[in-house]
Amino acid sequence: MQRITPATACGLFDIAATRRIEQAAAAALPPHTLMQRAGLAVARLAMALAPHARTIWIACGPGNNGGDGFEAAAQLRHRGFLPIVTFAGHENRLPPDASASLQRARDAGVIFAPEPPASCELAIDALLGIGSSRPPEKLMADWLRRMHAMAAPVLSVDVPSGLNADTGDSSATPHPGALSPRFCLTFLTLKPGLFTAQGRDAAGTVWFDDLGCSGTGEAPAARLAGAPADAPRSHASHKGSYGDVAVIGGASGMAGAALLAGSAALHAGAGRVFVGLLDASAAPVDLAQPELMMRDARSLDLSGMTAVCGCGGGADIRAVLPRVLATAAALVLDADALNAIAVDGALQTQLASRARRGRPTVITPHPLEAARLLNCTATDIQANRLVAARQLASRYGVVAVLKGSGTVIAEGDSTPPVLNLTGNARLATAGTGDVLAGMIGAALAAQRPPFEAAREAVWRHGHIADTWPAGAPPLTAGALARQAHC
Ligand SMILES: NC(=O)C1=CN([C@@H]2O[C@H](COP(=O)(O)OP(=O)(O)OC[C@H]3O[C@@H](n4cnc5c(N)ncnc54)[C@H](OP(=O)(O)O)[C@@H]3O)[C@@H](O)[C@H]2O)[C@@H](O)CC1
Ligand SMILES: Nc1ncnc2c1ncn2[C@@H]1O[C@H](COP(=O)(O)OP(=O)(O)O)[C@@H](O)[C@H]1O
Ligand SMILES: [K+]
Repeated sequence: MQRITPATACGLFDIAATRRIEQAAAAALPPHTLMQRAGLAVARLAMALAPHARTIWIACGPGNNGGDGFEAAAQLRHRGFLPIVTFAGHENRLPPDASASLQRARDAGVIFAPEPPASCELAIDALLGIGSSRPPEKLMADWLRRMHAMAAPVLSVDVPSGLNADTGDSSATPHPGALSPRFCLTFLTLKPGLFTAQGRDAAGTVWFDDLGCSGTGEAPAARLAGAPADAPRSHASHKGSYGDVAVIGGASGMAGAALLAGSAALHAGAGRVFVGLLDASAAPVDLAQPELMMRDARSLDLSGMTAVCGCGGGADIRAVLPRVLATAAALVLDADALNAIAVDGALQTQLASRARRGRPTVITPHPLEAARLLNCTATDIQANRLVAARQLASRYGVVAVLKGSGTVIAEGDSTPPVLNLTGNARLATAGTGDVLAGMIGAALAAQRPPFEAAREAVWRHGHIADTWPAGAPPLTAGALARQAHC
């Protein structure tokens, strides 16, 4: 059993692949082995989470996920615990493995109750796993509501009930804000839905058990990003070794966004950072950061530079985009640059042609910006973030960074997208996206390949928020930018 952390780098498999892996594993083992292993793993984690529990409530559903719950109940009872099982299903319609585990729970003397206990020290959600086919309703929905209203920790078996294991969408099954700690023990494969959209809130801390079935010929649907390696600087390097970043943005009243991106690029290690402001009346120097070289956006020669374009750009960014798209050696497109491209076919053609000319481009939309680029709604984007990121990447010939909880980084169709596990809601404050754009710009300027530049910067950006001291003042975008070297 392994706890998944932001440093974990491994493959994620969708439901279809998981089913194939399960079938192959089951065929190679004596009947019922996998469920016995799954139930034992749940019991072990339950005992570790609540070693002194007097009452453990196990809510079991109508399929094999419920079977895992029965099996866990039997194992807990054998170890002196008093699990109380509630069953939302029909005994005569249970699949064979689950039916066998129901019998084992009965034989072990497990208590079956018609109603959940009024309180417990641990609740185990074994209602629905990868076979969830529609939103839970009636009894199941009521039990889930009660479970999530309790102060006790919740341990989800395989997948939080009602969460789509492929996409992380659980819009029809609210998993209300984390009142109590959440855990999820998932089997055979790690599923992408546990780590993006509503998945991170619903699952909480994820544990993985391969049930002794390691190794698979299946192709992953995505991968966890894992921590980037340190990149020590050689003694013989100089500022030219780390490249030039030019931030283009900061229309009237929005210079701050461009300055934040510039500050982030600077602190992330760019050799030189220019800030080309669209607001011609802006101050000629940023006294708080005199390292930033202020220029007029229209005068910068971008042919040897990495441009970070769009931060605070407003409608004015449209006028400079044709030249930026045509000349920037490498490019990060954010915010208003993306909004301008979304409604302009000529700019879209220019963007797509950059890939043909071997000029790397990274785009960093949040879900609404992504929706504009794909001509759909933000709800559509959130319903399948992996697919959306892939579509953005292939349609525009770019590396796409789809921001939000469980940021997705995608490029083309040949590489599985990467899901990033650093970051938290401390980043939900204005300007943090500008900082990310600047950090990616610095990595591109240092000649990192674009997919790696994006993956590493996204990881570090989130890591700063994760390691922000609990008692410290709230994280601001300015403070985030100053930590961009971490
Ligand atoms: N077999 C093995 O060896 C192993 C299996 N393992 C475990 O099995 C799990 C997969 O089991 P599973 O395929 O039986 O699916 P599961 O998630 O239990 O749900 C299917 C049942 O729920 C029903 N149903 C669906 N939605 C519903 C709703 N909203 N409200 C009400 N009912 C709903 C659905 O009914 P139907 O849609 O057919 O009408 C069907 O009856 C997997 O996640 C893992 O925990 C592991 O132990 C590894 C070894
Ligand atoms: N709840 C959250 N969990 C993880 N990351 C978040 C969360 N909220 C925001 N972020 C991150 O913060 C950044 C916000 O970017 P963006 O929405 O463009 O903001 P802004 O335009 O204000 O700079 C993104 O990198 C996003 O992934
Ligand atoms: K479950």
